[in-house]
Amino acid sequence: MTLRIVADENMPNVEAWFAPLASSIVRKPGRSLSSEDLAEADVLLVRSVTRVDQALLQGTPVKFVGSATIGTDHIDLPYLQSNNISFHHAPGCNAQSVCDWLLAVLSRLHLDHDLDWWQKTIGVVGAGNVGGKVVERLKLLGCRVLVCDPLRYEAGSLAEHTHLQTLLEFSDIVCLHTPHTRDGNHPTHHMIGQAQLEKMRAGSWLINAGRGPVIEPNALLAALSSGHIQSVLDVWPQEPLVPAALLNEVELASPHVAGYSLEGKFEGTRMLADALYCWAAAEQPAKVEAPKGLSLDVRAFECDDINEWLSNIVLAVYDPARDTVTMNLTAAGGDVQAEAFDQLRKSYPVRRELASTELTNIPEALLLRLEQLGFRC
Ligand SMILES: NC(=O)c1ccc[n+]([C@@H]2O[C@H](COP(=O)([O-])OP(=O)(O)OC[C@H]3O[C@@H](n4cnc5c(N)ncnc54)[C@H](O)[C@@H]3O)[C@@H](O)[C@H]2O)c1
Ligand SMILES: O=C(O)[C@H](O)[C@H](O)COP(=O)(O)O
Repeated sequence: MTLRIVADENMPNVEAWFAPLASSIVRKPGRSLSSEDLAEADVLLVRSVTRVDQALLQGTPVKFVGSATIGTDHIDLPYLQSNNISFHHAPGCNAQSVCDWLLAVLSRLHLDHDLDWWQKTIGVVGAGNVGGKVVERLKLLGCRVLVCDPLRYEAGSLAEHTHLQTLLEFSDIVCLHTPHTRDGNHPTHHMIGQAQLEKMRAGSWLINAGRGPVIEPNALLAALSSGHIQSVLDVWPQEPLVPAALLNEVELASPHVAGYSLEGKFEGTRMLADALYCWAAAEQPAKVEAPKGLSLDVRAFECDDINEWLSNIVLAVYDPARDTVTMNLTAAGGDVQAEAFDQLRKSYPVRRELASTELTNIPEALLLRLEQLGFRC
Protein backbone atom coordinates (compact mmCIF):
# COMPACT_ATOMS: atom_id res chain seq x y z
CA MET A 1 0.00 0.00 0.00
CA THR A 2 1.27 3.53 -0.70
CA LEU A 3 -0.34 6.46 1.02
CA ARG A 4 -0.52 10.17 0.46
CA ILE A 5 0.34 11.76 3.79
CA VAL A 6 -0.22 15.34 4.97
CA ALA A 7 1.52 16.11 8.27
CA ASP A 8 1.92 19.08 10.61
CA GLU A 9 5.22 20.81 9.87
CA ASN A 10 6.15 20.67 13.56
CA MET A 11 6.09 16.90 13.90
CA PRO A 12 9.59 15.39 14.03
CA ASN A 13 10.77 12.27 12.17
CA VAL A 14 7.76 11.97 9.88
CA GLU A 15 9.89 11.26 6.80
CA ALA A 16 12.10 8.76 8.68
CA TRP A 17 9.13 6.79 9.97
CA PHE A 18 6.64 7.05 7.14
CA ALA A 19 8.59 7.23 3.84
CA PRO A 20 8.41 3.44 3.22
CA LEU A 21 4.60 3.67 3.27
CA ALA A 22 4.19 6.96 1.43
CA SER A 23 3.82 8.01 -2.19
CA SER A 24 3.99 11.61 -0.93
CA ILE A 25 4.54 13.44 2.36
CA VAL A 26 3.41 17.08 2.43
CA ARG A 27 4.12 19.29 5.47
CA LYS A 28 1.67 22.05 6.42
CA PRO A 29 1.32 24.60 9.26
CA GLY A 30 -1.13 22.91 11.63
CA ARG A 31 -3.21 25.89 12.71
CA SER A 32 -4.12 27.03 9.18
CA LEU A 33 -4.60 23.57 7.61
CA SER A 34 -7.64 23.58 5.28
CA SER A 35 -9.71 20.97 3.46
CA GLU A 36 -8.05 22.10 0.19
CA ASP A 37 -4.74 20.92 1.67
CA LEU A 38 -6.33 17.47 2.06
CA ALA A 39 -7.84 17.15 -1.43
CA GLU A 40 -5.30 14.43 -2.21
CA ALA A 41 -4.54 12.93 1.19
CA ASP A 42 -5.23 9.47 2.59
CA VAL A 43 -3.57 10.14 5.92
CA LEU A 44 -3.59 13.24 8.11
CA LEU A 45 -1.08 13.61 10.96
CA VAL A 46 -1.74 16.54 13.31
CA ARG A 47 -0.78 18.10 16.62
CA SER A 48 -3.11 19.84 19.06
CA VAL A 49 -3.51 23.07 17.04
CA THR A 50 -5.54 21.59 14.15
CA ARG A 51 -9.31 21.33 14.62
CA VAL A 52 -10.20 18.03 12.91
CA ASP A 53 -13.92 17.92 12.15
CA GLN A 54 -16.49 17.77 9.36
CA ALA A 55 -15.48 21.21 8.04
CA LEU A 56 -11.91 19.98 7.53
CA LEU A 57 -12.51 16.42 6.35
CA GLN A 58 -15.76 16.37 4.39
CA GLY A 59 -15.15 15.74 0.68
CA THR A 60 -11.53 14.66 1.25
CA PRO A 61 -10.23 11.10 0.81
CA VAL A 62 -8.71 11.02 4.34
CA LYS A 63 -9.23 7.58 5.93
CA PHE A 64 -6.71 7.75 8.80
CA VAL A 65 -6.12 10.59 11.27
CA GLY A 66 -3.28 10.51 13.78
CA SER A 67 -2.63 13.11 16.48
CA ALA A 68 0.81 13.05 18.13
CA THR A 69 -0.73 14.23 21.39
CA ILE A 70 -2.46 12.89 24.45
CA GLY A 71 -5.20 15.56 24.31
CA THR A 72 -8.06 14.91 21.85
CA ASP A 73 -10.16 18.03 22.48
CA HIS A 74 -9.26 19.26 18.98
CA ILE A 75 -10.75 16.15 17.35
CA ASP A 76 -14.43 15.56 16.59
CA LEU A 77 -14.30 11.88 17.51
CA PRO A 78 -18.00 11.09 16.82
CA TYR A 79 -17.65 12.56 13.30
CA LEU A 80 -14.60 10.43 12.56
CA GLN A 81 -16.27 7.32 13.94
CA SER A 82 -19.50 7.78 12.01
CA ASN A 83 -17.51 8.33 8.81
CA ASN A 84 -15.34 5.26 9.30
CA ILE A 85 -12.14 7.30 9.58
CA SER A 86 -9.58 5.52 11.71
CA PHE A 87 -8.26 7.67 14.60
CA HIS A 88 -5.16 7.19 16.73
CA HIS A 89 -3.37 9.42 19.22
CA ALA A 90 -0.39 9.08 21.51
CA PRO A 91 -1.48 8.68 25.14
CA GLY A 92 1.42 8.93 27.54
CA CYS A 93 3.97 9.96 24.89
CA ASN A 94 4.86 13.17 26.73
CA ALA A 95 3.88 12.26 30.31
CA GLN A 96 7.50 12.03 31.48
CA SER A 97 8.24 15.36 29.84
CA VAL A 98 5.45 17.09 31.81
CA CYS A 99 6.58 15.38 35.02
CA ASP A 100 10.16 16.64 34.46
CA TRP A 101 8.81 20.12 33.62
CA LEU A 102 7.01 20.18 36.96
CA LEU A 103 10.13 19.13 38.89
CA ALA A 104 12.03 21.93 37.15
CA VAL A 105 9.29 24.41 38.10
CA LEU A 106 9.41 23.27 41.74
CA SER A 107 13.22 23.50 41.72
CA ARG A 108 13.06 27.06 40.40
CA LEU A 109 10.45 27.99 43.05
CA HIS A 110 12.72 26.50 45.70
CA LEU A 111 15.61 28.71 44.65
CA ASP A 112 13.58 31.88 44.08
CA HIS A 113 10.93 31.59 46.81
CA ASP A 114 12.47 29.26 49.40
CA LEU A 115 9.67 26.82 48.63
CA ASP A 116 10.59 23.56 50.36
CA TRP A 117 8.12 21.72 48.18
CA TRP A 118 9.17 18.20 49.26
CA GLN A 119 7.84 19.05 52.73
CA LYS A 120 4.52 20.38 51.46
CA THR A 121 1.09 19.03 50.62
CA ILE A 122 0.67 18.88 46.87
CA GLY A 123 -2.75 18.44 45.28
CA VAL A 124 -2.79 16.71 41.89
CA VAL A 125 -6.00 17.13 39.88
CA GLY A 126 -6.27 14.55 37.09
CA ALA A 127 -4.42 11.27 37.64
CA GLY A 128 -4.02 9.91 34.12
CA ASN A 129 -0.76 9.36 32.26
CA VAL A 130 0.74 12.66 33.42
CA GLY A 131 -0.93 13.04 36.83
CA GLY A 132 -0.25 9.39 37.67
CA LYS A 133 3.48 9.81 37.01
CA VAL A 134 3.53 13.10 38.94
CA VAL A 135 1.84 11.51 41.97
CA GLU A 136 4.27 8.58 41.96
CA ARG A 137 7.32 10.84 41.67
CA LEU A 138 6.18 13.34 44.34
CA LYS A 139 5.44 10.54 46.81
CA LEU A 140 8.89 9.05 46.20
CA LEU A 141 10.35 12.46 46.96
CA GLY A 142 8.53 12.63 50.32
CA CYS A 143 5.66 15.02 49.56
CA ARG A 144 2.22 14.53 51.04
CA VAL A 145 0.05 14.11 47.95
CA LEU A 146 -3.73 14.55 47.58
CA VAL A 147 -5.26 13.22 44.36
CA CYS A 148 -8.52 14.26 42.73
CA ASP A 149 -9.80 12.24 39.77
CA PRO A 150 -13.50 11.45 40.17
CA LEU A 151 -13.69 9.60 36.84
CA ARG A 152 -10.94 7.14 37.70
CA TYR A 153 -12.24 6.82 41.26
CA GLU A 154 -15.76 6.00 40.07
CA ALA A 155 -14.32 3.52 37.55
CA GLY A 156 -12.49 1.77 40.40
CA SER A 157 -8.99 2.47 39.06
CA LEU A 158 -7.90 4.92 41.76
CA ALA A 159 -7.53 3.85 45.38
CA GLU A 160 -7.49 7.29 47.02
CA HIS A 161 -9.53 10.28 45.96
CA THR A 162 -9.92 13.69 47.56
CA HIS A 163 -12.82 15.93 46.58
CA LEU A 164 -11.65 19.00 44.65
CA GLN A 165 -12.83 21.48 47.31
CA THR A 166 -10.97 19.61 50.05
CA LEU A 167 -7.85 19.29 47.92
CA LEU A 168 -7.87 23.04 47.26
CA GLU A 169 -8.35 23.80 50.93
CA PHE A 170 -5.50 21.61 52.19
CA SER A 171 -2.83 21.89 49.48
CA ASP A 172 0.14 24.24 49.45
CA ILE A 173 0.65 23.56 45.75
CA VAL A 174 -2.08 22.51 43.29
CA CYS A 175 -1.13 20.96 39.93
CA LEU A 176 -3.76 20.63 37.19
CA HIS A 177 -3.36 17.72 34.75
CA THR A 178 -6.85 17.31 33.34
CA PRO A 179 -8.13 17.54 29.78
CA HIS A 180 -10.55 20.28 28.74
CA THR A 181 -14.06 18.80 28.65
CA ARG A 182 -17.57 20.25 28.54
CA ASP A 183 -19.61 17.05 28.81
CA GLY A 184 -20.16 14.20 31.22
CA ASN A 185 -20.53 14.19 35.00
CA HIS A 186 -17.24 15.98 35.65
CA PRO A 187 -16.64 18.61 32.95
CA THR A 188 -13.45 20.59 33.45
CA HIS A 189 -14.40 23.77 31.56
CA HIS A 190 -13.81 26.62 34.07
CA MET A 191 -13.62 23.99 36.82
CA ILE A 192 -11.37 26.39 38.76
CA GLY A 193 -13.38 29.60 39.17
CA GLN A 194 -13.80 32.23 41.86
CA ALA A 195 -15.31 29.86 44.47
CA GLN A 196 -12.49 27.33 44.01
CA LEU A 197 -9.74 29.95 44.04
CA GLU A 198 -11.15 31.43 47.24
CA LYS A 199 -10.93 27.98 48.83
CA MET A 200 -7.19 27.80 48.15
CA ARG A 201 -4.78 28.53 50.99
CA ALA A 202 -3.46 32.09 51.12
CA GLY A 203 -0.05 32.17 49.43
CA SER A 204 -0.45 28.73 47.82
CA TRP A 205 0.61 27.92 44.27
CA LEU A 206 -1.59 26.99 41.31
CA ILE A 207 0.25 25.25 38.46
CA ASN A 208 -1.51 24.42 35.18
CA ALA A 209 0.05 22.14 32.57
CA GLY A 210 -3.25 20.53 31.48
CA ARG A 211 -5.47 22.76 29.36
CA GLY A 212 -5.95 26.55 29.71
CA PRO A 213 -9.77 26.78 29.78
CA VAL A 214 -9.91 24.59 32.91
CA ILE A 215 -9.36 27.89 34.79
CA GLU A 216 -11.78 30.83 34.53
CA PRO A 217 -9.48 33.71 33.46
CA ASN A 218 -11.15 36.67 35.23
CA ALA A 219 -11.28 34.84 38.54
CA LEU A 220 -7.62 33.82 38.16
CA LEU A 221 -6.56 37.36 37.41
CA ALA A 222 -8.44 38.62 40.48
CA ALA A 223 -6.91 35.93 42.73
CA LEU A 224 -3.41 36.73 41.45
CA SER A 225 -3.64 40.50 41.55
CA SER A 226 -5.05 40.45 45.10
CA GLY A 227 -2.02 38.35 46.10
CA HIS A 228 -4.23 35.54 47.44
CA ILE A 229 -2.40 32.88 45.39
CA GLN A 230 0.57 32.61 43.03
CA SER A 231 0.67 30.80 39.74
CA VAL A 232 2.79 29.04 37.11
CA LEU A 233 1.15 28.55 33.72
CA ASP A 234 2.21 26.49 30.73
CA VAL A 235 -1.29 26.54 29.24
CA TRP A 236 -3.45 29.65 28.97
CA PRO A 237 -7.18 30.31 29.21
CA GLN A 238 -7.33 32.11 25.82
CA GLU A 239 -4.44 30.27 24.17
CA PRO A 240 -2.79 31.01 21.80
CA LEU A 241 -3.37 34.61 22.97
CA VAL A 242 -1.73 35.48 26.27
CA PRO A 243 -2.97 38.83 27.63
CA ALA A 244 -0.34 41.07 29.22
CA ALA A 245 -2.48 41.44 32.35
CA LEU A 246 -2.23 37.70 33.07
CA LEU A 247 1.37 37.24 31.92
CA ASN A 248 2.47 40.02 34.29
CA GLU A 249 0.87 38.28 37.26
CA VAL A 250 2.33 34.78 36.86
CA GLU A 251 5.63 33.75 38.38
CA LEU A 252 6.74 31.37 35.62
CA ALA A 253 5.32 31.27 32.09
CA SER A 254 5.84 28.93 29.15
CA PRO A 255 4.15 28.58 25.75
CA HIS A 256 2.43 25.16 26.17
CA VAL A 257 5.68 23.25 26.05
CA ALA A 258 5.58 21.12 29.21
CA GLY A 259 5.30 18.08 26.94
CA TYR A 260 7.98 19.27 24.50
CA SER A 261 10.95 17.14 25.50
CA LEU A 262 12.75 15.62 22.53
CA GLU A 263 11.87 12.18 23.91
CA GLY A 264 8.17 13.10 24.17
CA LYS A 265 8.04 14.40 20.61
CA PHE A 266 9.92 11.36 19.23
CA GLU A 267 7.56 9.05 21.12
CA GLY A 268 4.47 10.83 19.76
CA THR A 269 5.53 10.19 16.15
CA ARG A 270 6.59 6.62 16.96
CA MET A 271 3.18 5.82 18.44
CA LEU A 272 1.45 7.09 15.30
CA ALA A 273 3.84 5.05 13.15
CA ASP A 274 2.90 1.94 15.17
CA ALA A 275 -0.76 2.65 14.53
CA LEU A 276 -0.43 3.46 10.83
CA TYR A 277 1.77 0.46 9.99
CA CYS A 278 -0.67 -1.78 11.84
CA TRP A 279 -3.66 -0.19 10.03
CA ALA A 280 -1.91 -0.62 6.66
CA ALA A 281 -0.79 -4.15 7.62
CA ALA A 282 2.77 -3.22 6.60
CA GLU A 283 6.13 -3.99 8.18
CA GLN A 284 7.70 -1.14 10.17
CA PRO A 285 11.18 0.28 9.55
CA ALA A 286 13.79 0.26 12.34
CA LYS A 287 13.07 2.53 15.32
CA VAL A 288 14.27 6.15 15.10
CA GLU A 289 16.35 6.52 18.27
CA ALA A 290 16.67 9.79 20.21
CA PRO A 291 20.27 11.06 20.27
CA LYS A 292 22.34 10.73 23.43
CA GLY A 293 21.34 13.21 26.18
CA LEU A 294 23.38 15.77 28.13
CA SER A 295 26.33 14.87 30.30
CA LEU A 296 26.66 16.79 33.59
CA ASP A 297 29.39 16.79 36.21
CA VAL A 298 27.43 16.87 39.50
CA ARG A 299 30.34 18.52 41.38
CA ALA A 300 30.16 21.51 39.04
CA PHE A 301 26.87 22.52 40.71
CA GLU A 302 28.03 21.98 44.28
CA CYS A 303 26.55 24.12 47.11
CA ASP A 304 26.66 23.76 50.90
CA ASP A 305 22.94 23.20 50.93
CA ILE A 306 22.05 19.82 49.37
CA ASN A 307 18.58 20.92 48.27
CA GLU A 308 20.02 23.92 46.46
CA TRP A 309 22.61 21.64 44.85
CA LEU A 310 19.88 19.25 43.64
CA SER A 311 17.82 22.16 42.30
CA ASN A 312 20.81 23.43 40.36
CA ILE A 313 21.30 20.03 38.72
CA VAL A 314 17.63 19.76 37.68
CA LEU A 315 17.74 23.33 36.34
CA ALA A 316 20.90 22.62 34.36
CA VAL A 317 18.84 20.18 32.29
CA TYR A 318 15.93 22.58 31.86
CA ASP A 319 15.20 25.91 33.57
CA PRO A 320 11.64 27.27 33.25
CA ALA A 321 13.01 30.76 34.00
CA ARG A 322 14.39 30.67 30.44
CA ASP A 323 10.90 30.20 28.97
CA THR A 324 9.58 32.97 31.22
CA VAL A 325 12.21 35.40 29.93
CA THR A 326 11.43 34.44 26.33
CA MET A 327 7.67 34.91 26.85
CA ASN A 328 8.23 38.32 28.45
CA LEU A 329 10.65 39.43 25.73
CA THR A 330 8.14 38.33 23.08
CA ALA A 331 5.35 40.23 24.82
CA ALA A 332 7.54 43.37 25.12
CA GLY A 333 5.14 44.74 27.72
CA GLY A 334 2.00 43.88 25.71
CA ASP A 335 0.09 40.69 24.94
CA VAL A 336 1.73 37.62 23.41
CA GLN A 337 -0.17 37.45 20.14
CA ALA A 338 -1.34 34.12 18.69
CA GLU A 339 1.25 34.07 15.87
CA ALA A 340 4.08 34.87 18.28
CA PHE A 341 2.91 32.14 20.67
CA ASP A 342 2.91 29.59 17.82
CA GLN A 343 6.34 30.76 16.71
CA LEU A 344 7.75 30.24 20.23
CA ARG A 345 6.49 26.66 20.10
CA LYS A 346 7.75 26.08 16.56
CA SER A 347 11.25 27.31 17.34
CA TYR A 348 11.40 25.76 20.80
CA PRO A 349 14.97 24.73 21.70
CA VAL A 350 15.77 21.07 22.20
CA ARG A 351 14.94 19.97 25.73
CA ARG A 352 15.95 16.59 27.18
CA GLU A 353 14.47 14.53 29.98
CA LEU A 354 16.20 13.91 33.32
CA ALA A 355 16.43 10.17 32.63
CA SER A 356 18.44 10.78 29.42
CA THR A 357 21.00 12.89 31.25
CA GLU A 358 24.28 11.21 32.10
CA LEU A 359 25.57 12.31 35.53
CA THR A 360 29.21 11.97 36.47
CA ASN A 361 31.06 12.50 39.75
CA ILE A 362 28.01 11.73 41.92
CA PRO A 363 28.68 11.96 45.67
CA GLU A 364 27.08 9.23 47.79
CA ALA A 365 25.01 11.82 49.69
CA LEU A 366 23.09 12.78 46.54
CA LEU A 367 22.66 9.40 44.88
CA LEU A 368 19.26 8.38 46.25
CA ARG A 369 17.72 11.85 45.89
CA LEU A 370 18.91 12.07 42.27
CA GLU A 371 17.36 8.69 41.51
CA GLN A 372 14.13 9.77 43.19
CA LEU A 373 14.08 12.85 40.95
CA GLY A 374 14.22 10.56 37.91
CA PHE A 375 17.90 10.61 36.94
CA ARG A 376 19.44 7.26 36.01
CA CYS A 377 22.53 7.10 38.18
N1 LIG B 1 1.17 21.22 28.65
C1 LIG B 1 1.50 20.21 27.85
O1 LIG B 1 2.43 20.29 27.08
C2 LIG B 1 0.71 18.94 27.95
C3 LIG B 1 1.34 17.72 27.68
C4 LIG B 1 0.61 16.55 27.82
C5 LIG B 1 -0.73 16.60 28.18
N2 LIG B 1 -1.31 17.81 28.40
C6 LIG B 1 -2.71 17.91 28.81
O2 LIG B 1 -2.81 17.34 30.09
C7 LIG B 1 -3.95 16.48 30.13
C8 LIG B 1 -3.56 15.27 30.93
O3 LIG B 1 -2.68 14.46 30.17
P1 LIG B 1 -2.67 12.89 30.39
O4 LIG B 1 -1.68 12.34 29.44
O5 LIG B 1 -2.50 12.59 31.82
O6 LIG B 1 -4.17 12.54 29.95
P2 LIG B 1 -5.02 11.32 30.44
O7 LIG B 1 -6.22 11.27 29.57
O8 LIG B 1 -4.16 10.12 30.57
O9 LIG B 1 -5.48 11.75 31.92
C9 LIG B 1 -6.39 12.77 32.19
C10 LIG B 1 -7.00 12.43 33.54
O10 LIG B 1 -7.83 13.54 33.93
C11 LIG B 1 -8.96 12.97 34.59
N3 LIG B 1 -10.06 13.92 34.64
C12 LIG B 1 -10.97 14.21 33.68
N4 LIG B 1 -11.88 15.09 34.16
C13 LIG B 1 -11.51 15.36 35.44
C14 LIG B 1 -12.06 16.21 36.45
N5 LIG B 1 -13.18 16.92 36.28
N6 LIG B 1 -11.42 16.26 37.65
C15 LIG B 1 -10.30 15.54 37.89
N7 LIG B 1 -9.76 14.69 36.96
C16 LIG B 1 -10.36 14.62 35.75
C17 LIG B 1 -9.27 11.73 33.77
O11 LIG B 1 -10.09 10.82 34.48
C18 LIG B 1 -7.89 11.18 33.48
O12 LIG B 1 -7.48 10.24 34.45
C19 LIG B 1 -4.24 16.11 28.66
O13 LIG B 1 -5.60 15.93 28.46
C20 LIG B 1 -3.69 17.24 27.87
O14 LIG B 1 -4.79 18.09 27.62
C21 LIG B 1 -0.62 18.97 28.30
O1 LIG C 1 -2.02 17.09 24.42
C1 LIG C 1 -0.81 17.00 24.40
O2 LIG C 1 -0.23 15.93 24.18
C2 LIG C 1 0.03 18.20 24.69
O3 LIG C 1 -0.75 19.27 25.05
C3 LIG C 1 1.00 18.49 23.56
O4 LIG C 1 2.24 18.79 24.12
C4 LIG C 1 0.54 19.58 22.67
O5 LIG C 1 1.54 19.90 21.76
P1 LIG C 1 1.17 20.30 20.27
O6 LIG C 1 0.42 19.15 19.69
O7 LIG C 1 0.27 21.49 20.32
O8 LIG C 1 2.44 20.56 19.58
